[in-house]
Amino acid sequence: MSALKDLLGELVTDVDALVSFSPSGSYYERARDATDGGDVDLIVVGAENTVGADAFVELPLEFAEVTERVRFGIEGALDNEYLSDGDDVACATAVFDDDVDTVSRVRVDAERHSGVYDLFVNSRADPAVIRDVLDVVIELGQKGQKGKPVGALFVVGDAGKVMNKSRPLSYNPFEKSHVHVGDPIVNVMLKEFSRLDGAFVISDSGKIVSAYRYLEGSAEGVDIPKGLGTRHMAAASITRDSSAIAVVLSESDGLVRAFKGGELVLELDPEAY
Ligand SMILES: Nc1ncnc2c1ncn2[C@@H]1O[C@H](COP(=O)(O)OP(=O)(O)OP(=O)(O)O)[C@@H](O)[C@H]1O
Ligand SMILES: [Mn+2]
Repeated sequence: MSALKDLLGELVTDVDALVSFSPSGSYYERARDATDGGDVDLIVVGAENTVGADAFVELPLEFAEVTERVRFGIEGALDNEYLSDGDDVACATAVFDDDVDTVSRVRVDAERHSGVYDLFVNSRADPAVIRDVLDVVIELGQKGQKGKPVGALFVVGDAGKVMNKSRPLSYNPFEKSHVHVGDPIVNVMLKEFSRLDGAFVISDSGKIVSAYRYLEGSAEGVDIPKGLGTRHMAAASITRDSSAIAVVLSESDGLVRAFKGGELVLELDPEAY
């Protein structure tokens, strides 16, 4: 038994921090006792700081994939200066159930920064709006339009500039309406209109500004993974030409992708949610 403890214990030897994901109250207390007075920092990542941790990173969405969840937590901890480049951290997560069952050892590398934390926290749009858009898009990816796969493109934030760099493909059904993403009725409308060509434009505060927009951002120098088509290129381009972010559901591979500053920063499989 002690040989096994040694073997697996190597995972947490000499770490600089323990990053605890959505801990229960009792787990947090044990983690605090275990790190108290030592040189291991304790950082909590979760939807809410229910345990009252000093070092806390808010998780805007329960990333189904542990790698994404861990990446978000680490990039958030870096941004808040709870961690620094080169730190070794142990991340304790619950993957199969509600209790911690998985520990990953990760070296913090500030260079290999995916931008997923920035996407939510350092965008013009409200993080809650970005989360609401991702929720609608994930749901659309799971169910499709009347069972058929559908593609969609949402541009979020900096709407004035986005409107200037795009043009209408048809009459805007949201003209003069004051509706917001996140409202269940509006989400039904968005899913209904996703059959239409072009992009949705959403303001910083979540107001639906327009559907049916043809984006005209410049693709020059925009580098996105090979195989992605014009919808993804248009999404990436507009985020380089403005402070908006873009969320795309691909009709062909069913994945949800987010772009910021002309780059792909997040890729999710809706079926995992
Ligand atoms: N500049 C643009 N602005 C807004 N929408 C666009 C633009 N270019 C293409 N689209 C939309 O993307 C749709 C799909 O185009 P295309 O197949 O080339 O993209 P894609 O990136 O391969 O997306 P998918 O993975 O969904 O097939 C078009 O029917 C159109 O509605
Ligand atoms: Mn395509």
